[in-house]
Amino acid sequence: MSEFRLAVVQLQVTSVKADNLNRARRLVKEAAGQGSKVVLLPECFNSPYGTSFFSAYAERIPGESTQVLSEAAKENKVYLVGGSIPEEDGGGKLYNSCTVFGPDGELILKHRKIHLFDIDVPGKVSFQESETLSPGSSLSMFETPFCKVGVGICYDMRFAELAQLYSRRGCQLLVYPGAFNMTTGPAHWELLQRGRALDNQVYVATASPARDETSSYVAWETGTCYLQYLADIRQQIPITAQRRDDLYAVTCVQEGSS
Ligand SMILES: O=C(O)CCC(=O)C(=O)O
Repeated sequence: MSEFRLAVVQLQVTSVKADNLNRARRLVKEAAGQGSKVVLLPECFNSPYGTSFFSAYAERIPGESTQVLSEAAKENKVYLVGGSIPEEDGGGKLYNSCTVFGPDGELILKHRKIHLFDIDVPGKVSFQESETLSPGSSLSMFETPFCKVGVGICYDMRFAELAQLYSRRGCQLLVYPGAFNMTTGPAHWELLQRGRALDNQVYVATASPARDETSSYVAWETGTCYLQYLADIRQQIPITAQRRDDLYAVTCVQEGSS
């Protein structure tokens, strides 16, 4: 199939988990009703984003939230990239984890955020995910009838090497559930996506929670991935074939598992 519709669901996230889950379920249905075959939810779609919330909202996988995702994928026959949730691994560790479900409702993969969001921009934004979360240690890719897809979460997008590895392993779409802030968002949100896409000649899709939590309006978007367009660009500007593998390489030193 040379093209398919992708929905980016920019849903409102509140402190009421049940509402977040119901909203996600409703919007996945709406997106599928409009022809989307792949649906992407934002980072921390079931919980407010913040280190003080993670342990209270954390769940085992499978658990309540991933059950809803599985059902939503199956009911609507879509590939559902379920944003992320705080995951509790049963041994006391917490992760920021994205689960992906197939149209049959089966869990395809779980991606634990590899790069934790620890930054300090004085007077603007300071965040230390590593205060409460542990990092994942796996690359995460899945096949669809349309193309192969690489998965990262938010800060993972800043690491060009990860996107390069995904691209070199055949991914034509990279998805990053995210939740940038009002400092780095305006500066880098779009730029990073375009950078990853341009360097690797792939599509890049991101989903963020809606900004205005009091608004009843929930913004979401769909777009079409034209795979022939990628093939054309790769033929016209053949950087893949021109790469000097004799001089440099991006390699994965540890596959890990998470
Ligand atoms: O990279 C950034 O500026 C934001 C990252 C972020 O918000 C996250 O990883 O959750």
